[in-house]
Amino acid sequence: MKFSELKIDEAILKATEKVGFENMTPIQENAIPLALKKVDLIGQAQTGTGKTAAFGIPLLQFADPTNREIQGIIITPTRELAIQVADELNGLGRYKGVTTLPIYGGQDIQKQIRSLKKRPSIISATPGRLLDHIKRRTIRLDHIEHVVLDEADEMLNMGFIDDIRSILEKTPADRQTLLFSATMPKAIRLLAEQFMKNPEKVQIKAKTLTVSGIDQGYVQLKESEKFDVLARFLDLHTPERAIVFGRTKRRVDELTRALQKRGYTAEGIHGDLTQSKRDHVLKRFKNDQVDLLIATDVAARGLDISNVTHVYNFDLPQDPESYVHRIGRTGRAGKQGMALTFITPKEMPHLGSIEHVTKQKMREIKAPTYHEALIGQQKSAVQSIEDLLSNAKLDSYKQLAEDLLEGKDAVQVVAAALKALTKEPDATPIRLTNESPLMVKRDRKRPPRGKGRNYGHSRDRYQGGNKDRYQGNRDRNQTNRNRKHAQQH
Ligand SMILES: Nc1ncnc2c1ncn2[C@@H]1O[C@H](COP(=O)(O)OP(=O)(O)OP(=O)(O)O)[C@@H](O)[C@H]1O
Ligand SMILES: [Mg+2]
Repeated sequence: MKFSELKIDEAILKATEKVGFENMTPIQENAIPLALKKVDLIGQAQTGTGKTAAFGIPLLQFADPTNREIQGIIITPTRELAIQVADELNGLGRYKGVTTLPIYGGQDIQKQIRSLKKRPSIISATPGRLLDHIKRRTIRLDHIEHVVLDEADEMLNMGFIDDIRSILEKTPADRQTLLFSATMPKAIRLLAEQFMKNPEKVQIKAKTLTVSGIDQGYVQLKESEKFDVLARFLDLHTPERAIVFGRTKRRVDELTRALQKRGYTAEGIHGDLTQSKRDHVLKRFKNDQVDLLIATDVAARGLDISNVTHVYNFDLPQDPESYVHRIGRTGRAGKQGMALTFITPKEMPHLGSIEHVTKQKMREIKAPTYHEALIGQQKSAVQSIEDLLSNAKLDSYKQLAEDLLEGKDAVQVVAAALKALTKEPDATPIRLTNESPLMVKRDRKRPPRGKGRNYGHSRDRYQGGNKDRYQGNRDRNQTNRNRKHAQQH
């Protein structure tokens, strides 16, 4: 079905064309017509399949730019996602004149207050900062008609529930509530229904929870081997753009420094960095100034960065849902991608749990040898020459080439050039602080051989040192916050 078959304003349709959308994705096809009827809705579809536009287009259709009130809010678990969603809605709303303002922690609140005076129709916000504005009365939710919880399971899962409830209490009871995520565990769905009215469920049926375009593998290895193995994979794969997920902020910092020491262009992102640093790092990654983004789960959900070719789980994610979202940063909008997960022997039971939830087997991959890594780099050097041969103006180099070849064997000269271009695997010694293995929860019934979910839904059930996973996603100067969360700051 095409967007043109929807009953939406011409101005929105024109914008979909402008951004290059023609056919709707299945979640859009199923969710948009329903959402346009102003019913409550729970939408679930695989990562990278266009859920943002699935809730964004109805919100834009309902929005009246001449109305001076905020009419729709979208709540997201991270600041980067709030910004991204606002960007996408501003793109789709441009001809209709509907503006969406991102509201998130770590940005100057006065600046946000000034932007709010320009009367946006929609805001996309992180819960903490939104509550701040509500308390300051710089945002009033009395006229809200539509609320979206993007990555709903995540926000309800991780202790945002009280915040979400306080926010929803400030909105009119007859509002429309939309919930979206690629994962929607049943317990969360039941919880969510508490603040929804007979929600319709739009679940895009797929054989697997992860998209088929992602080639999924795992490597069994010791904790102490992880870094060298990662480096070899990076040399072998020469990813155009990759995200490496680590369990903790310390891990991300150490890994980033270690990769830089070995000559990779890597930058880290996590919740302890200032927002301007986070923005800067993400911008450099998107602009191709950095090949490798090293991240905590702050970057696991929702981020849509084109052409991320590889995702490496340097540390096992906390739960199968987190796995689904992390690897979903690649293979988006029908593209191909590769996801590789490192698992230490003690963590092996988690493999079955992940496969059980994703309904997808992962293939075992052996760590590359030095020689294989070297071949990867040599191929990359050959490729860069091939690219130059077909694209570049080489006139100013031709005389040099002739001089160089004078009296020499051409193959010998090209071999030397290739050697100079090849980044031979570097063995600079690196020591990382060990992370303890992700523990298997023992007090729940588990099917034999780990073929079942070992994970609970709440963070405090896990062990393995990920307490800081969500710090910094939320806004710090809040009082009376969720108790569980506050203890971890
Ligand atoms: N109908 C469409 N045609 C072509 N591209 C689309 C269409 N809808 C969305 N896209 C593009 O697909 C990409 C993924 O979309 P989006 O970020 O909304 O995915 P998502 O389902 O929200 O994923 P996640 O679960 O990771 O949040 C974006 O780059 C978006 O612009
Ligand atoms: Mg999304």
